[in-house]
Amino acid sequence: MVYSREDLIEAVSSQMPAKRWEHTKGVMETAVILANRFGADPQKADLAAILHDVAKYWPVEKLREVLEEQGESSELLQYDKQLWHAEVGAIVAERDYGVTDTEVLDAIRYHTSGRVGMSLLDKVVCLADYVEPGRDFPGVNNIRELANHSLEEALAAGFDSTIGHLLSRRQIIFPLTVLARNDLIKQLEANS
Ligand SMILES: Nc1ncnc2c1ncn2[C@@H]1O[C@H](COP(=O)(O)OP(=O)(O)O)[C@@H](O)[C@H]1O
Repeated sequence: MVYSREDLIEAVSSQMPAKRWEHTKGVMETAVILANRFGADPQKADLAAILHDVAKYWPVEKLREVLEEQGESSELLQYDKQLWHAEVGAIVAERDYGVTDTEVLDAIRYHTSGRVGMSLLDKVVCLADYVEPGRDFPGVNNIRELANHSLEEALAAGFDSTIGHLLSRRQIIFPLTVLARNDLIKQLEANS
């Protein structure tokens, strides 16, 4: 079955509580604004945003099953379960909803952790997840401010905030986020 945008919205929203769907709508709206601002494809940003949290409320065992079905066992399984929905979201977007665009699938896959060499679309979706209007965490307004002029400055500040939060709670950090953050800083230094 080929899903229209409306069908997709129906299928995704029915898998999460109303509050999380409100968050997703905020990410959709913000991702399109950021895509237009920074030169990414707004249709791809919209599609990735619709699907980014599709697996967020799946039972942990179902998430584990999907990750274990992957050829080599996913490194993610050794890290916090909160991270699993992003990778599973990309797998499900392709498998169940027929998304074939690897740029869109990667933007879903890396929307929580980031990665080294983030594409423009990865950055837009990840930043939209940080700053959509429903988000309220210490420092979010500073990130919104930075997002007015620099995608990389804003996203680096977003990752700093996540890493700082995890450090303050003595939680284990999935290292890809640290590498993603360092990579953004390098990009900023190279362009300064
Ligand atoms: N590198 C990381 N290591 C460990 N936990 C992380 C990492 N990055 C994000 N998280 C945690 O994952 C959770 C989900 O992140 P968030 O971006 O809010 O997800 P969502 O995709 O649902 O919007 C948060 O509790 C965050 O602290």
